[in-house]
Amino acid sequence: MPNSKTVSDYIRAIPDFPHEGIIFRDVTTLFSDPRGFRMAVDQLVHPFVGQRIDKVVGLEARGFILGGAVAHQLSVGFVPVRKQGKLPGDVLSEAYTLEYGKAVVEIHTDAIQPGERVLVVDDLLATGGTATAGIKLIERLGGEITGCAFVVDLPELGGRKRLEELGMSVHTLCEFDGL
Ligand SMILES: O=P(O)(O)OC[C@H]1O[C@H](OP(=O)(O)OP(=O)(O)O)[C@H](O)[C@@H]1O
Ligand SMILES: Nc1ncnc2[nH]cnc12
Repeated sequence: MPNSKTVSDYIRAIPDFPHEGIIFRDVTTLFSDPRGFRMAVDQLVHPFVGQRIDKVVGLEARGFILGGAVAHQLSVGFVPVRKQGKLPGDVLSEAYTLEYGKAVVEIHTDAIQPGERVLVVDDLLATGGTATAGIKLIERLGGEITGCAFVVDLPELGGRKRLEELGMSVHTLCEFDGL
């Protein structure tokens, strides 16, 4: 039977998580559906096929699930950007704020070589704080960012504009209005 559903149809909204007033866009329902998950990964990869990409960087934690699948599809390596204290080797760190909190992310210093072309992948773009921190880490290692790919954009929070002002090419699959 043909599948008329789009990626956004697989994503559920959970009000007041993790704080009152936040509508949490839950992608676990997308990941758990074989057609939904394949559709999302195929659409994330599509604009980058034929471009030079040496590494995919996934942002913890949901970016690991998508980024791993995207890296596999592009036949390139995967690099995690992790929350502070999780990576065992030498790291660079960046502090940032996101829609509902503050955190520090890290990358292994030997994960990306100068001049390597990198695709950044995460599930969702809200304020762009997390992605900006990841981009800074990659650029501090001398990586060059080919693009940033997300399943969900929350345009009212301004993340796309923020990344585009940094010169990034931003690819998203669906948008939700309302914070
Ligand atoms: O654009 P921003 O305002 O930075 O928000 C987006 C980030 O927030 C979520 O991650 P979260 O920090 O909740 O981490 P998790 O994936 O480990 O749950 C989401 O997966 C993005 O990484
Ligand atoms: N509204 C939201 N839903 C899911 N993840 C998020 N990360 C930041 N804002 C979010």
